[in-house]
Amino acid sequence: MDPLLLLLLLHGLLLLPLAALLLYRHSPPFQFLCKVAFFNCWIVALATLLSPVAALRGRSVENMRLLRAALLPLKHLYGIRMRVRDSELLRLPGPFVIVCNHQASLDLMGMVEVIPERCVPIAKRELLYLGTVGWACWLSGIIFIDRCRRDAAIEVIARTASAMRQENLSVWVFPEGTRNPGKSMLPFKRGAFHLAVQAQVPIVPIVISPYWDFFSPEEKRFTSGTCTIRVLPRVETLGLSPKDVPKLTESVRQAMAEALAEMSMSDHRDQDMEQPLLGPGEDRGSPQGQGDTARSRK
Ligand SMILES: CCCCCCCC/C=C\CCCCCCCC(=O)SCCNC(=O)CCNC(=O)[C@H](O)C(C)(C)COP(=O)(O)OP(=O)(O)OC[C@H]1O[C@@H](n2cnc3c(N)ncnc32)[C@H](O)[C@@H]1OP(=O)(O)O
Ligand SMILES: CCCCCCCCCCCCCC(=O)OC[C@@H](O)COP(=O)(O)O
Repeated sequence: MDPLLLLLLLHGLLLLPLAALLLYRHSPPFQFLCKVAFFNCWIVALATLLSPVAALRGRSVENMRLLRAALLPLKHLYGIRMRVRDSELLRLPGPFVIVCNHQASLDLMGMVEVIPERCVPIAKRELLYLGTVGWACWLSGIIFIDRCRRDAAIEVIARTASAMRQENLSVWVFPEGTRNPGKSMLPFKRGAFHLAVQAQVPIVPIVISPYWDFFSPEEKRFTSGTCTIRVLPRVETLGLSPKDVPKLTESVRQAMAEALAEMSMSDHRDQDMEQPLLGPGEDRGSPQGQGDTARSRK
């Protein structure tokens, strides 16, 4: 090959990372893409690294600790400050069902921030087929349901209800049943509430504040920011029967919707925001507000 051409090619190769770096710093959509890709790569990498360790123990809720440890560093990498309100409401003597709003995959960061000991999420069956990620989830005792087959899902819930009492197991459910980036919550599926009534355990609602300040897939924006997680008072189900489930579902949803609306109003941006390790965050000096949350300071 012509040495001159080779030299040019080498220069080109050296310039490529530089160009990517420049693009990352100056193009929010490119930054969004990189950050989302990194999020998924992190999960695949950690699942691949830790699954063999988890496999030594076999399928067990104890592996949820590994899963937590794997996901906890993400908030530092992304410069997302987590504020947890009323976490003491999660300290209950027995098992319970947590219901939480579901905006995006980012919820995993909030989930590992507050998820108590001996608690497993319910997840869609599709996650099982994500290679080592599915394997890691299975090893951690995550409960899978097939959302397209209601009878099978109801059967899994019934088995989970007895396991909850026998094994002192709590369960985390996203009752919207799917990710919802919208400003209000979707109608709730009833599985979580049937589960709590069947097991006769309390329901603890958790609300994660909207991500608009720092994360918007539509606008391809992903900066640093603050996320608030609020634990609401538990709702008892002792003595309730299946016929009470619709009312129970509605009242819990109402309480969560009110908390969400309240949290959407308050300003989540803080002066002492954490600096992301993954490069530039948001322009803190910028006067024009991003997202459409009210900027009233408390
Ligand atoms: C080891 C180291 C590793 C390191 C690496 C880290 C890797 C980590 C990676 C990843 C971590 C994991 C992350 C997990 C997060 C995943 C999140 C998700 O996947 S969210 C999607 C799944 N969640 C749900 O779908 C909610 C639960 N679903 C339900 O509750 C539904 O109710 C369901 C599926 C059971 C049925 O859905 P329907 O669409 O038919 O809707 P309906 O309105 O609820 O029910 C219809 C009728 O059935 C009755 N029904 C529902 N459930 C019942 C039940 N259990 N018993 C009796 N009747 C029931 C209801 O009462 C209703 O009947 P009437 O209208 O009242 O007459
Ligand atoms: C073989 C490699 C594949 C790469 C996979 C990347 C791993 C990412 C795993 C992230 C788990 C996120 C959990 C989550 O948030 O699931 C979404 C469901 O709750 C709702 O699903 P949907 O909105 O109804 O599609």
